[in-house]
Amino acid sequence: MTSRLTFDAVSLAYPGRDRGSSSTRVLEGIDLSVSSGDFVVVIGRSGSGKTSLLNLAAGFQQPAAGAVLLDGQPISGPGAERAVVFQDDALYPWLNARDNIAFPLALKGVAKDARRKAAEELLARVGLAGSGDRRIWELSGGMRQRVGIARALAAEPRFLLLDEPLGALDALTRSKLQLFLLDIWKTSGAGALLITHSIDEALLLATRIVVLQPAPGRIGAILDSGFAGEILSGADPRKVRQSVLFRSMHDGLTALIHDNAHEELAA
Ligand SMILES: Nc1ncnc2c1ncn2[C@@H]1O[C@H](COP(=O)(O)OP(=O)(O)OP(=O)(O)O)[C@@H](O)[C@H]1O
Repeated sequence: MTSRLTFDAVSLAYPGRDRGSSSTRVLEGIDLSVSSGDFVVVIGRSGSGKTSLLNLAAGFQQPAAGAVLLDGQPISGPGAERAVVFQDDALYPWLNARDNIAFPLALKGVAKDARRKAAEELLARVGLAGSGDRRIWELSGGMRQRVGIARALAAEPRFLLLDEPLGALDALTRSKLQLFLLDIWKTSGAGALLITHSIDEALLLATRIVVLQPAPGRIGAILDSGFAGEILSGADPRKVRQSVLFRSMHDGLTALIHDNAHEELAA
């Protein structure tokens, strides 16, 4: 079933810190939709409201104006059909890898044997077959993120909400997990909404790139990107990065994100 996550004229404000102080408008006039099979990447400078946007989709926050909808219904809180993965893997240290993955199934009341079987399948799917008994502290950062993504997949979500999931990893692990994320997204059929600071990552993974401009966060540009499709069809990411189109889109995005920063500094 095709599903759609929609931001309809969404604004978000945080209350002022002191009593009586005015609120800070963080997002304004956001119109955006993410459907099953889309990989939407949101990029923008620090403080432009990327995490706030994802938090709205997750149902952690409510808009001050406009609506965030799932298949036409307002989102009133978190839900199993929208799985969230953070930069910090947020795994449960008292459980091993398998039980971390099975945790959402336990919440759903799935029986123990079925949970174990599903978790083993997910471990294999994320390249960690045989590692189910390992404790979280016995896993590398990249392995922990794989466990986090497997846990997110356990509830068969319709949307993957990914807040810089690869941000804390070394460059080589990050490149590997980018390909892994693409593969997971494609085979799951879910829609993905990913936040990143990396223009390179945005170009490699996205079907659509959304550039947020800050203060208040608003959409500065939306670009279609076809490199993820090329990579999924077997193209070598290193070659893709060297293509004229990739480089010119990289330059264009750099200018879009950073040029305004220079103007603000000069003002
Ligand atoms: N709970 C909060 N209360 C008040 N202000 C907040 C809160 N969370 C975020 N903000 C402010 O909202 C703005 C947007 O923050 P947000 O974290 O969404 O941006 P971001 O683009 O994800 O930033 P970064 O790239 O640094 O993670 C910032 O000015 C931030 O200080």
